Amino acid sequence: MAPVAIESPAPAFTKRDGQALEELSDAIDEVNVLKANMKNEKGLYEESEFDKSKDKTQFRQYEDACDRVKNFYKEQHTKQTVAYNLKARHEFHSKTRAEMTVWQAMEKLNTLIDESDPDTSLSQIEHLLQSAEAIRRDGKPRWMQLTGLIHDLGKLLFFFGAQGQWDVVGDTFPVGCGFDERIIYGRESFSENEDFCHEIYDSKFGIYSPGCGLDRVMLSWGHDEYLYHIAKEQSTLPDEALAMIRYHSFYPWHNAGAYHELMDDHDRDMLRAVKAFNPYDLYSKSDGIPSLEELKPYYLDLIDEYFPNKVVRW
Ligand SMILES: O[C@H]1[C@H](O)[C@@H](O)[C@H](O)[C@@H](O)[C@H]1O
Ligand SMILES: [Fe+2]
Ligand SMILES: [Fe+2]
Repeated sequence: MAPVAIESPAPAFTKRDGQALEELSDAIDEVNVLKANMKNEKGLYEESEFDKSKDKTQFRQYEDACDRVKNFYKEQHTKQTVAYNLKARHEFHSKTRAEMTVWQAMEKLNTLIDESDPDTSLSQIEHLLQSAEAIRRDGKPRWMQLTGLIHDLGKLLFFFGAQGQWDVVGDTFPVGCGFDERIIYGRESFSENEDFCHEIYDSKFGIYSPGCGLDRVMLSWGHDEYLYHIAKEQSTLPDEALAMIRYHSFYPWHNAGAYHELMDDHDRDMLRAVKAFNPYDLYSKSDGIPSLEELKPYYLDLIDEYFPNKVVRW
């Protein structure tokens, strides 16, 4: 008998195949998201122009700083207590201090000369433009350029009933847990703070717990924390930008490695962003002075992009 060719039937498409296909398409989606993120990250985390061009030993030389800076830190380290910080936050949330556009805020800030800063005697508007322009020159994302432009606008607090500059400018540090040696001028500088050697407030974790996340930690009150709340509520800036604003003065953490045991996973991501931002804040201080009138149209557009309500409640 001639053999009969048996045609094998087309394999049936089983439920398991369907699942596998779905998994594959999810995996492709994930790869695409990762690819897109990598594109952004490259912009954000790529080294800055200053990595090659600046002599970094010229900046933040606090031991050689003038008395103005030394006196500033003695006062700040004496007066930033847990009690003061609770009061400052309460006051902040209790009212709106002014209503104006971001550009008007920059102009208002212009008369302030920062007593804590050993590296610049320029006005704040010049410092803001220098930072933003350096970020722009390096081809970083537009939201980061805007972050450079506004990051110190919280210094407006000075005009809204601040007690001096000690509760507005300068590096920040946590209150409610031990003062770390890596804060400028070390622990000794806090000897007259009422929380110094306090049984709880000056112990390793104080009122916090390991890994609790920086969002739960009270950083000394000043321009970072103030602007963070305003930008969070009134702008569409991404988390990385908000972290750059909130932690840019927290040098003991982003620069010296202190307080890392308080971080959670989100903070670890944000630390990268804050570190990427820092060179533009610090090393642009010795750049040339940008022309306000020339740059104004570019930055007005940028502000509109991320602050949908032109008038900001300060
Ligand atoms: O003196 C400066 C200045 O007040 C900055 O605005 C602040 O971000 C720095 O941390 C500080 O060192
Ligand atoms: Fe600042
Ligand atoms: Fe700054």
